[in-house]
Amino acid sequence: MPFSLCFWCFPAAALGGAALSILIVFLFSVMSSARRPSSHSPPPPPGSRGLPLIGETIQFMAAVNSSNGVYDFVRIRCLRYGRCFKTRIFGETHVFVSSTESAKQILNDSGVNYTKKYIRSIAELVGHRSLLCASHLDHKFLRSHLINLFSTSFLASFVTQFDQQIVEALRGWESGSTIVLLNQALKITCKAMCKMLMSIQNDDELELLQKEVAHVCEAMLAFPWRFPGTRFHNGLKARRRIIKILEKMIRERRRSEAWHDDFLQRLLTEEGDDSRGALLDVEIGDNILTMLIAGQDTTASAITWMVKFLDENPDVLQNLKDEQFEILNKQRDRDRESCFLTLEDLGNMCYAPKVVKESLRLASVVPWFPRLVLQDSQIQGYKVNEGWNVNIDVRSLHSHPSIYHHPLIFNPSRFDEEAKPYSFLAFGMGGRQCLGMNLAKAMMLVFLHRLVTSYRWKVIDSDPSIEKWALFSKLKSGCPIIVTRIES
Ligand code: HEM
Repeated sequence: MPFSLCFWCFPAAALGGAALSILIVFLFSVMSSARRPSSHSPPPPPGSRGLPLIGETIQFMAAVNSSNGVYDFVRIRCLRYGRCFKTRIFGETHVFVSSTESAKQILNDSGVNYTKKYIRSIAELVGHRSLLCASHLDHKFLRSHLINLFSTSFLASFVTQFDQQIVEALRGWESGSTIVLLNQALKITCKAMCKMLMSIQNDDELELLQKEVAHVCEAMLAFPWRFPGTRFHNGLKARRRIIKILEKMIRERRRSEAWHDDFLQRLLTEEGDDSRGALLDVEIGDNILTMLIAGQDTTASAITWMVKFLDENPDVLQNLKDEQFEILNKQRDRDRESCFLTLEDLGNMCYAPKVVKESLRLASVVPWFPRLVLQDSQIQGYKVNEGWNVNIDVRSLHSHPSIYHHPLIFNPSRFDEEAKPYSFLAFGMGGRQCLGMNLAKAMMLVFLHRLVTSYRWKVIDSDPSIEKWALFSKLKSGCPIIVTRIES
């Protein structure tokens, strides 16, 4: 009997066991599928879509208006939900992502799944024919014309001209005086950009344009309210005034025979080698304004951050000085007639470009890049829907310990080794990469060279608060420094 029991019981027990196993597996799969959608349908990213209609717009605007800067809105949610989350701002769903894989996926896309898209206020301020807001096809056309302007021969002549401007500007700094670095850097970059773009050199005209561009930049994150007195309304008015100045210049240039060595002249006289020919006047206007906005504030802010980081890291500063004095001496030995830097001199710098790169990484002046999702797709294992906005959170990428060892430490030597693909994105990557990247790097190097070989300095206000309403992260204090001239 024990045998027969066993004999009969074994298959019965086996059957019972199998049934039980199937039941457990079934229940487990039902339970886990309730928790996790099947592989065919990835879940949406975590995050809060906030209140009906307004979403999290109030929290976003609070960050825009806080001394932690607008990026704080993203930083807090990144800590709460991880490296891919969603939110709702200005009536639209925004997803923020920060991995090298997702950056590659989005930045490599040729306009099939994603296209660039700024919030409406920005699009109106830079103009609909701007490279920043044009549709994929229009962008290709505009970029193909504008990219020609940034040739190596242009860069070579720009470097020497810019060096002359810096030497002149720094000569005006009295030893022992206090300099608000951001203000000075803005003046310098505005002058360089205005000369390069349209040969404006008159101080009054430069001051006026700098103010107008500042109004436009301040309006970029504002509510798109058009009531007189609002930030957005003031920004739009400033845009109109700049465009009027440009239209007048274009009319005069078309009437005159005189040749000016600048971008405006080259855009007005080019033939165009495609079916659409040369740029229309309205396209020239919107894109000169775009380059003014894209180049001035960004480069000035990056220079300011770089000087602050150097002040906080005396060892790095010493290494840099050693290299730069060597370059200065070589350059003096070489040529006693023209003592201005050349593109070749910049090419001979080894440590300074790493200082520039590390400053751009740590400051992440452009903290995220916006794109529009053109068709449902999957990013970082989450589903993103057509019509959503997806933002590459570059600041988070630049400060992730899995990508950068001790990411909060300012260490230019980390770039002795090649950075991992898509891990350094200060200027973006792919078809939308910054057009002025080499120009900006050259301006930072020239400024750095002249500053460290002409002055010692001390930052006298280390308040890290960020300027409110600033699209590009910049120090509220403007980074005041006391300078002492180095006697050569
Ligand atoms: C340190 C200074 C600068 C930084 C950090 C910077 C960064 C960037 C970034 C991140 C983008 C967008 C990438 C994207 O959305 O994928 C961009 C685009 C652009 N930048 Fe810069 N930029 C700087 C200086 C300049 C300068 C000096 C110019 C001069 C003309 C310039 C002109 C442009 C233009 C025209 C675009 C639009 C490119 C396109 O959409 O095809 N930038 N920049």
